[in-house]
Amino acid sequence: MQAPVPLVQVQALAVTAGPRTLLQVPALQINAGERVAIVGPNGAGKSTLLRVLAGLAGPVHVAGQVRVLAREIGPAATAPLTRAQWRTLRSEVGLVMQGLHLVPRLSARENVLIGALARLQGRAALLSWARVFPKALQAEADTALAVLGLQDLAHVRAERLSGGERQKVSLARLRLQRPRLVLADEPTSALDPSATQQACAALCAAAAGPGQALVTVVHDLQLLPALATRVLGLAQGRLQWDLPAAAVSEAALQALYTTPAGAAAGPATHSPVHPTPHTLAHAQP
Ligand SMILES: Nc1ncnc2c1ncn2[C@@H]1O[C@H](COP(=O)(O)OP(=O)(O)OP(=O)(O)O)[C@@H](O)[C@H]1O
Repeated sequence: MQAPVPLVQVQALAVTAGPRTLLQVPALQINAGERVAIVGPNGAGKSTLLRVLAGLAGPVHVAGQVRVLAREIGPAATAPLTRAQWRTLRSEVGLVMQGLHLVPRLSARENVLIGALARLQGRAALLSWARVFPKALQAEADTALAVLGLQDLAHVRAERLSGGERQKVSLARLRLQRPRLVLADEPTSALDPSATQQACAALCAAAAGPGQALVTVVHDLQLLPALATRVLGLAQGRLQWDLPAAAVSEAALQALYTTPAGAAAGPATHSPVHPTPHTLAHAQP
């Protein structure tokens, strides 16, 4: 068996805002080939964890080690990453965040195409500054948009798209970006049921290659079977459990969503059962 390839390694992570501790993660490793869902009640720290992994923690204090794609991006780094190193890292980490990270004045198609910028070299890289992209890439962008039902909106500026349409554009962009690590924060929150299925398929496809991994904050627990091979239960800023998706029980989910304030993190103690979409739906808060 091949040794696991860690894409995310966290040690002694503590995120604070003034006197308040928002997140404490003693240790966490996510390996290539994993699809990890982060679940938990509102305010649990799910987005905070994802933002830390994306290097976008914001106005909070971060302590501990945060290694993403073998680069230390946390305060434990001996030297801050250079702009070029950040650029490389950004090209290898696909983000589908609530802020969406689209360029408002560019069209849906151009926003998808810029996913491929890091792959362009020589003349193609130069021409991309004038928003001229190789024909093969344009065809790939059109396919990515069509897969998510956006073909008729390809030339509409991102700023004129609805929230759900923008969410789909960031999902389509993953296909051209081919990132090693995808970090998605509630990527289907603005989508209708049929688009949600397409979005889950697009997310899984974007992280299905060897050496890739997907980390998704999930609110709709019915999506767990489609999106995750492993589930992290977070409440009160602490990891309450870390289980294979097939071992997540209804009891574990119910306990998570009723974790009292100030509850300490503990090891998984729930008996493994195979949840179905039906049982997961019942466990929704
Ligand atoms: N910059 C900040 N300053 C102070 N508190 C913050 C800051 N950012 C987040 N928080 C707090 O940290 C806690 C965790 O927030 P986070 O957004 O990570 O939760 P979440 O689990 O993603 O919640 P939700 O499911 O509601 O999106 C919340 O109580 C939030 O108010």
